[in-house]
Amino acid sequence: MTAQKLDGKATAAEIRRELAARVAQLTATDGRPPGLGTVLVGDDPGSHAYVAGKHRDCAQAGIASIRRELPADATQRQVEDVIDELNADPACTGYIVQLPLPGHLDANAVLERMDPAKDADGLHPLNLGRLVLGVAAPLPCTPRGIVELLLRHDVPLAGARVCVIGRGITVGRPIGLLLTRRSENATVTLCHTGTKGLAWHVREADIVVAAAGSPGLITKDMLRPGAAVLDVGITRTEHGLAGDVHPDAAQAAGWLAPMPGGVGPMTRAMLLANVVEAAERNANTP
Ligand SMILES: Nc1nc2c(c(=O)[nH]1)N[C@@H](CN(C=O)c1ccc(C(=O)N[C@@H](CCC(=O)O)C(=O)O)cc1)CN2
Repeated sequence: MTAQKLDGKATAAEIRRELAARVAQLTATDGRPPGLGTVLVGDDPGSHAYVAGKHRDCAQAGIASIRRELPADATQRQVEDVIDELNADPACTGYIVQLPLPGHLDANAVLERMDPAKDADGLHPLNLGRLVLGVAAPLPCTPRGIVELLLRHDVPLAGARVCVIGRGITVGRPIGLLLTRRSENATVTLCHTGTKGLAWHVREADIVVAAAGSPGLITKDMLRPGAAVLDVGITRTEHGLAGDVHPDAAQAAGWLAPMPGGVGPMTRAMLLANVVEAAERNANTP
C-alpha cells in the first residue's frame, strides 16, 4: 500500500485564495484590511521562520502585518507592554504570541493578558474554555488545520478511533476537544511520554496524529493498515528537519500528511482564517 498524500501545501493555497476574496470584501467595506500582529521573543531560528511564513501568507491574502520583536532577555513587563499595545491598536484585528517563549517568561500570564477577541491562535484561557463548552470561539490553528485537512480529503471522521501522541497546548490537548465534538464525532485517545504500550494504542487507531517531537517515532509496523497518519512533529537535526513519522510508514498508511508539506501549511492557513473571521465579527458588531 502506498499512502495517498494529504497535501497541506496545496490545500492551504486553496484556503488562502478563498480567504483573499473575503479580505477584499472586508477591505472595501471597512476602508482598511484586517491586520495580523505577531509577537516574537528571542532568536530561535524555527520561531523566526514560522513568523516570517505567517507574514508572507498575510501578504498573499491581502492582510496587513504588524510585527513586534523582543530580545531573548526581554522582561515579563516588556512583553506585557507589547500585549497591551496590540490590545489597544485598532489596526490589529488579531495577533499571536509565538511559542515557546524563553523559559524565564510566564507564557500563561502573557496569554491571559491578551484581549480574547484578538486571540488569533485560540490559546487564550477563555477561548480554550469556550472550546470545552462547545461555544463559538477562535480555534487553535494546528488542530483546526488537521480537521480541515481530513475533511477536505474525505477521510471518515465519524466513529473513527484517533490516537494523538503528544499533550502540548498547541496540538495534543485541544485536538481531542475538536475531534470529539458532535460534528466530528471521533473517539480520541491522548498518548504521551507516560503512556504504557504506545504501539498498541497506535495500532488500534484509524487516524494517528503524531505530535511528540520525537523523530521517527511512528513506524510502519505500529500502524493499522490503511490508517490516516498526520506528522506534526518537527525536530531540527544536523541533517535537516525530521518528523515524528518514519519514512517507512507510507507503506502501511492509507493517507499521509507528511512533514514538510502537510499540517504545517494548514496551521498557517487557519491562522489567516481566524483573523478573517475576527474581522467579519467586528464588521457585524455595531
Ligand atoms: N503561537 C503559536 N506558537 C506555535 C504554534 C502555534 O500554532 N501558535 N505552532 C508551532 C509552530 N508553528 C506555528 O506557529 C508552525 C510550525 C510549522 C509550520 C510549517 O509550515 N512547517 C513546515 C516545515 C517547517 C519548515 O519548513 O521550516 C511544514 O510542515 O511544511 C508552520 C507553523 C509552535 N509554536
